Parts: sequence; structure tokens; C-alpha cells
Amino acid sequence: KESDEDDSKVYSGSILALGELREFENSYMDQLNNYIKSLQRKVETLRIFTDSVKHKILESEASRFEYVSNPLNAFELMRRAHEDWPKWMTYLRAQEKDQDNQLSEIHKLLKRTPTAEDLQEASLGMYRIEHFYNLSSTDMSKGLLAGQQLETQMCASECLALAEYMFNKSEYRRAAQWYRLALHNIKEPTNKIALQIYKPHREELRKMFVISRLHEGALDNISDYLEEVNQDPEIPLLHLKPIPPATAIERRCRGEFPPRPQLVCRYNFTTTPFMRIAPLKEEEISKDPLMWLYHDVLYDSEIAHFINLTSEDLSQGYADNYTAPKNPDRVFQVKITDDDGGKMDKALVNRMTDISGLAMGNVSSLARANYGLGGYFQEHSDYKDPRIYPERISEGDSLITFLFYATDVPLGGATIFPAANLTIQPKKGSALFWYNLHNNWEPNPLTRHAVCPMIQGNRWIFTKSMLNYQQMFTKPCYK
Ligand SMILES: O=C(O)CCC(=O)C(=O)O
Ligand SMILES: [Fe+2]
Repeated sequence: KESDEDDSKVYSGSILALGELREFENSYMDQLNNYIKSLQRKVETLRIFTDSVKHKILESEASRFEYVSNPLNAFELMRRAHEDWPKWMTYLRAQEKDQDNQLSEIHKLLKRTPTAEDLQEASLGMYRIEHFYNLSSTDMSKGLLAGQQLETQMCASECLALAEYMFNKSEYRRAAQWYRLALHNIKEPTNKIALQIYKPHREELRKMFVISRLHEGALDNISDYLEEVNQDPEIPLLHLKPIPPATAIERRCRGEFPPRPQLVCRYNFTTTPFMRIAPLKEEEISKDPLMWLYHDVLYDSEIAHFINLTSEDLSQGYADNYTAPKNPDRVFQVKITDDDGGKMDKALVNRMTDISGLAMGNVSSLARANYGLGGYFQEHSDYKDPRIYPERISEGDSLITFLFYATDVPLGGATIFPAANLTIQPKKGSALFWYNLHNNWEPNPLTRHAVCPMIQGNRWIFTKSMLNYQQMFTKPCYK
């Protein structure tokens, strides 16, 4: 599907698109500032006229007669009224047209503003960050994310948007916290119009806090809830229902499991003749599934080339492109190309051959993916689930996966293999390579994997799978 007709594509779906939204805001602000400037010029011009007519308003008839009894005054008035007033009128009309044009330019920009769905998707991303990493809403609103202090804080409007999102999601405990944070962060605008635009109404927020609390609590506790609503958001809420225990994936994303034992680290000189000249730093990650991590296998120039895309180039990637059937969850935004797309593609394919010793023919396409706000890829396998795809044997299945990390990811965004007890944090330039299938081409469920929600960073990966039947003559049998 062409990306420009992909109406489910949202700004929040990739950092690339979000960057374009930021650029878009520049144009919006430019237009608005031009509008302000031209208003100012207009005011200054009109002041020239009003300043030139400095005389005071003459209330009484007698005083007016006295004024025009002076022939110089009378003549000046006559000339001005006849010659100048219509000219100023013409000026005002022209300005009005000019102003209309400016407004319609601003109006045009509005066509590209994020949709309600986009805001929902962004809220889901924020929800994931809060929920997966078990953050307190208060910390989050202060920019303290999983131990990392960002320089940014959240304002009342953003707290309110999240409160409403959580409320609609029936996440009433979180909703209550966010309503209280919105209340706490309100800065009363002094200007009437601003008050209308930045809507937070104290009374409404207080009500919604109590309603959220009642959704998960008893009416008998209402006096506590009424007290809580005025408290500092740092003070914990009372009478909370126990939270369901974290899932294995959530715990792994929080880093609750011990780091993997380092198996073997060495230079690989041997897979192909090329490697004797340019050995790769190889780290054996696991024996089951067979998995290696190679360091510094991508040049910075290659990475720059591969991610030199605009969001027009990307289409929305969903979980069901892989093995979760009919799952419409957005995962990332992706550009898929065939290997013969250019010299660089070929270079990358050759590198995969060097590393794996497998013939990486024109088998599966190369995918370049960019994650978005709170971007998350739920657990899946790269092989086809035989229960869902009985035809997988005849059609071939994904024997191996190559996963290139094109960027460092400071916070969140680990690739995890829950069943195999493995966590890999992306490191710019490294490549993860694993076998999805056993020697007999049966799927290895230990290769099921997920990507923890992104917290901070711009996560780019390149990935390519290879089908098993192409490898009959090259694939060595691993014990
Ligand atoms: O981004 C990652 O770390 C994994 C991507 C992935 O699992 C896939 O594309 O199938
Ligand atoms: Fe995958």
C-alpha cells in the first residue's frame, strides 16, 4: 500500500514523522508570526493618521463653532475629510483582503494537523511507558522517566489529555492521578480567550477525580477522596485495589531479570573467506536458540544512507505482518525494499552472507523500521506459526533473522526473548543473528521475541529474514 494513501499512518508512529510534525509546527509558527507582524504594521500605519489628527474631541456646539471659525482649521478639516478619509478606507479594505489571504494560508496548514486518532496513539504510547515501566504519574509529569531526568515537564493540558485517555480506557486509578496532576499544574491564564482555549476548569477536574476514584472504590470512602483531591499529587491515594502482577514481558522490560551470562566473545575469521581479511567482533549470545551478536558491522555512512528517508517513504507497520493474525496494532513505520534496490542494499546482503555463511539471495526483502512514541512490538515469532500456516513447509519459512541496530537507544526499546531469558539493548552498528528453526526445520518457540516500549530515543532497525528452502546446500547442520 502506498504510504501517501495510508490514512492510518500517524505522526506518533515514528520518530521520523514526529520530527516532521515538529518542522510543521515551525511553519505554523512562522505564519502566525507573519500575521502578527502585519497586524503590527497596520496598527503603526493607522497611528500615523490618528496621531496627525491630534485635536481633542469638542463636545459642545459652541466650542466646535469656535474651532471652525479659524479659517486654517476649517480648511484643514475640509481637505482632510475630502481627501484622506476615503484613502484610509481603501487602505483598510486592502488590508482586510491581505489578512484573509494570510488566514487561508494558516487554514491550509490545519489540514495536516494530527487527527484525534493520532492523539490516541500518542496517549497509548505514554500509557505504555507509564504502565510497562511501572512509573508514577507524578514522576512522569516531572520528566523523571525510569531513573532518567529529562529537562521537560508536563503542563496541565497534557495531564488532562492523559487523564481522559486513561478514564476512557477504564484505568481509573491512573486517570485519578492524572486529573489531580492536571489540577495541580493549572496556571490560570489571565486572558479571557486563553482561558477558553486552555480549558482546564478546576471544578471539572475535581469532579472527574472523584468520579474516577468512585469507579474503583466505595461510596463510604468519599470523604477520603474529597480530601485527596486537594492534596499534593505526591501523596499516595488510599483504598487502592491490588494491581495485577506484572507479566513476564513487563518484568523483563523493567530489567528485573539477571543479565545474560557472557558466553564467548571472539573475532570471527572463518565463516567466509572475506572474514579472514575483515574479521567481525562476534559475541555468542545463546546456544538455544542459536544466536550471535556482532559488533560494529555497519558503517556510520551506511546507516546515514539507509535512514535518509522522509516519512512519505514509510508505511505503517502492523503486528500482523508477522505472525499475530489480524492484529491491527501499530508497531513502527517501515520501508521495505528488494535487495537489488541499490549498491548499498547489496553491500548489506553481502555482509549477512559473510556473517552467516548462508546464501542471502533475493529472498525476503530488507525492512528498515523506525519506532514511534512509546513504540512497542508485542511478542511474536518470525517463523510462521504452523497452527496458523499449515502450508509453511511447502512455502518455506524464515530460517534465520538478521536484526541490525542502526541507532543507540538510551531508554527502553530492548529486544527481548522471554522464553530464552535474553535481553538485548540496541547498540548502533551491531547485528543480532539467530536461527528461528531447528535443524529439522521445526520452529523453535524459544525464538519468540518482543520489543519493549520505547522511552527515549530514535530507534531504527534493519531486518531481513531468509527462507529455509533456499539454504539446502549451504546451511551447515548445527548440533
Ligand atoms: O526491532 C526489533 O528489535 C525487532 C523487530 C522484529 O522483531 C521484527 O521486525 O520482526
Ligand atoms: Fe521479529
